[in-house]
Amino acid sequence: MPILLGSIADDYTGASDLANTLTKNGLATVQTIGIPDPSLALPDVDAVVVSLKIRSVAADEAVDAATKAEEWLRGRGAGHVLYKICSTFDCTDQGNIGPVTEALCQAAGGATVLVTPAFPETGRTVYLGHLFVAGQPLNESPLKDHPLNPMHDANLVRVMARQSRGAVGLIDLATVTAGPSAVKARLDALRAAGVSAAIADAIFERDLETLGEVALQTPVSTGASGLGLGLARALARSGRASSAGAGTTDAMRPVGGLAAIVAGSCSAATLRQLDIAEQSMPVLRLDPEKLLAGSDEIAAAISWAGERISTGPVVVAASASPEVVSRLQARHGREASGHAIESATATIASELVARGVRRLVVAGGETSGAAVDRLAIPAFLIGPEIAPGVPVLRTIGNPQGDMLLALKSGNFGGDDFFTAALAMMR
Ligand SMILES: Nc1ncnc2c1ncn2[C@@H]1O[C@H](COP(=O)(O)OP(=O)(O)O)[C@@H](O)[C@H]1O
Ligand SMILES: O=C(O)[C@@H](O)C(=O)COP(=O)(O)O
Repeated sequence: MPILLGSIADDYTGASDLANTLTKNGLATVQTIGIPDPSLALPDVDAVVVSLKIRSVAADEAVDAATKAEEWLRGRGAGHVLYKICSTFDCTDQGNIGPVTEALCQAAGGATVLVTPAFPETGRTVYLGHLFVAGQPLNESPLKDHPLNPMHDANLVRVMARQSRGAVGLIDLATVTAGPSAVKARLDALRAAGVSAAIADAIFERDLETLGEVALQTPVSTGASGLGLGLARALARSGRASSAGAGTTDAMRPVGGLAAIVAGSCSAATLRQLDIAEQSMPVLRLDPEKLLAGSDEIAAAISWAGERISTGPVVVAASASPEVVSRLQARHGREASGHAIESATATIASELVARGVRRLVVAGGETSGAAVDRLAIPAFLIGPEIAPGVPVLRTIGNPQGDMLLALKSGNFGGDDFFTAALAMMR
């Protein structure tokens, strides 16, 4: 069956967030890790989300991987491809939102690309091109302290222009409120003026429904789960979607086995969730300096977890406050610290799976990418939602056998997320 909607996600937590939104809004969806091997049996679905780990790599590498994924999705019938970015517009002045958006647009024959990270359900809104995170301008939100891509400018037209070759325009709220024809007319006018991408305002889900309807008439769009909601609802309204939530029942079958949580996110929400988890389960706080010094800290963590895991879930966390992260980065460099810690948490996750863990929660986008790659999991069915943006995932074609995972975006989830997740993963 040809797919209706294709998506390329720039990280794995973002991919599961989008797959959750598409499923909830009427599209049977599967999440793949990279372009799947032809031998992998995937269910018949309306939408495929190809997860890539390209948010923090060099722009040319990101463009190359995204272009190949676009080709693969078009080959499976996708009429529209959504480039799934973070709802907090995580990027640097070098990219990768601008370069990838422009490359995908070119591959699809042009047209001005509609871009919006709005995701009202998690408090991300865009007004006059400025992104607000739970009511705070992006540059005043906790994203100003992100370990890999600190965000210092809430004006997305400016942010996107710094990393794009073409001009960047705005579709303001007045136009969005006027409905799909007004948005389409504005997009056409921007295209005639040679503008390659347009940041669209959106505050409420109804704005995203308008934007989704217009985006669907174009080959490519760029956005977060909010735009996914708009696209999915437009497809469902058109009567083309097969059925809501296919895969969810299968995804809920219990897997048993041991349970663990591995955290590498330093986001404010994850730091709070770790404090709360400490009240109900053993939590090991890794020493980042020791992690960078060699493998002893990893071995000690595996042995600590091994002694406790048969009696209940354990948490292993590299996560630290912005001050601790800054000190480490000042000594070892931003990228080197991030990558070394991702590699360490991935090793810990895979060693825990080797010791019988079949229910695994990973906190952090890059952290999840490194762990899922290390486990060589090829794809996921989408299960029930634990918190907005975070579903239970069930592995497809996993070399370790069936597992349930939750890949939690650093900033998502309530304070009791970890216990809530494990309660749903049986
Ligand atoms: N104590 C620490 N010091 C510095 N960097 C850290 C520390 N703990 C984790 N990191 C790194 O911070 C980054 C967090 O990014 P990510 O996993 O995407 O989380 P989020 O979802 O919150 O963005 C990763 O590269 C991770 O390895
Ligand atoms: O759109 C979002 O906010 C998330 O889906 C997302 O992309 C999360 O990225 P991380 O915070 O790096 O996990």
